[in-house]
Amino acid sequence: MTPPPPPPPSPPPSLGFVPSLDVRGLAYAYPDGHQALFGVDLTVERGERVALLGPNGAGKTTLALHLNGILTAGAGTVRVAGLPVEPANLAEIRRRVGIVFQDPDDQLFMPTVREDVAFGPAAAGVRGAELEEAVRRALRRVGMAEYADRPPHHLSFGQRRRAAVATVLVMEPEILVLDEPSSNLDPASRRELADVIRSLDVTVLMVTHDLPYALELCPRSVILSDGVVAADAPTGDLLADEELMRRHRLELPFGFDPTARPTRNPRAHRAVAPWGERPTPRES
Ligand SMILES: Nc1ncnc2c1ncn2[C@@H]1O[C@H](COP(=O)(O)OP(=O)(O)OP(=O)(O)O)[C@@H](O)[C@H]1O
Repeated sequence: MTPPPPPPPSPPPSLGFVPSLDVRGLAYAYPDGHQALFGVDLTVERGERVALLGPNGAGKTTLALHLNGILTAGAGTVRVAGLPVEPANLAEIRRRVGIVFQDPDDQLFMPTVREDVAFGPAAAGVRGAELEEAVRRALRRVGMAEYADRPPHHLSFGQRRRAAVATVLVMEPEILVLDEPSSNLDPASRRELADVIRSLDVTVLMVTHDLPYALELCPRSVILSDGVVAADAPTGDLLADEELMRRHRLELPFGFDPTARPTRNPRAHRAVAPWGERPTPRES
């Protein structure tokens, strides 16, 4: 009798098709008992740019803080590139997931921009010419090379935001989580940061109330509302769904038409900023 054929080999555990982020049934209550998340499911594939939308208090920041283990899931699982977010994996997870906080001053605390950007890799043991080159590269990526020797507190808010992005990019993360990246930026700085984000070859999860920015940068959006995922669809479809938007307290800027195709001509694009002044008023 011939023996049965051996089973096919299992696929390698991590290569290729593992999503960047995989959140299953995530629930979380703060220590005071306030339940902020009630079973969130979210998968983000490698290289996707996804906007996380929702009204104040929906749980967006709470979800973001689970992605590199700043908060620990009360129930459910969070996986980053296949790795469960748990104490044994935190060093690796934090190398892979870079979070840019809303307030750049939370990330800039050294005497110069250069030292702030060097801080993470130096703590990871990078030294000498390799460290210098990594810092230079990160600052170049955000257009801040000439500010390397300035004290962060002498920079404008927009420059500090870009420096904060550099402190994260220098670690070469696979996943960039941006919390309100466009807040407090003037139109030119907002545009420049969009260009930086678009140029990066990473997975992006962008928490934002800036719906035109979400449409411009993220093909897909997820609405979080009262601690659950209320919608997950192409950004243009979500923003055009007036009933859905109303239900979740999401409002477009006056005169902004999410169905109007943005032009790809960068000079023409600049000419229509700021968004609220586009000459395409919608019937409401
Ligand atoms: N440290 C905390 N202790 C207790 N409750 C908290 C804490 N931080 C946030 N919360 C509560 O958890 C819920 C979700 O807050 P979270 O900051 O995640 O919302 P958000 O969607 O990011 O809101 P926003 O758009 O205003 O930034 C809110 O009801 C908030 O009051």
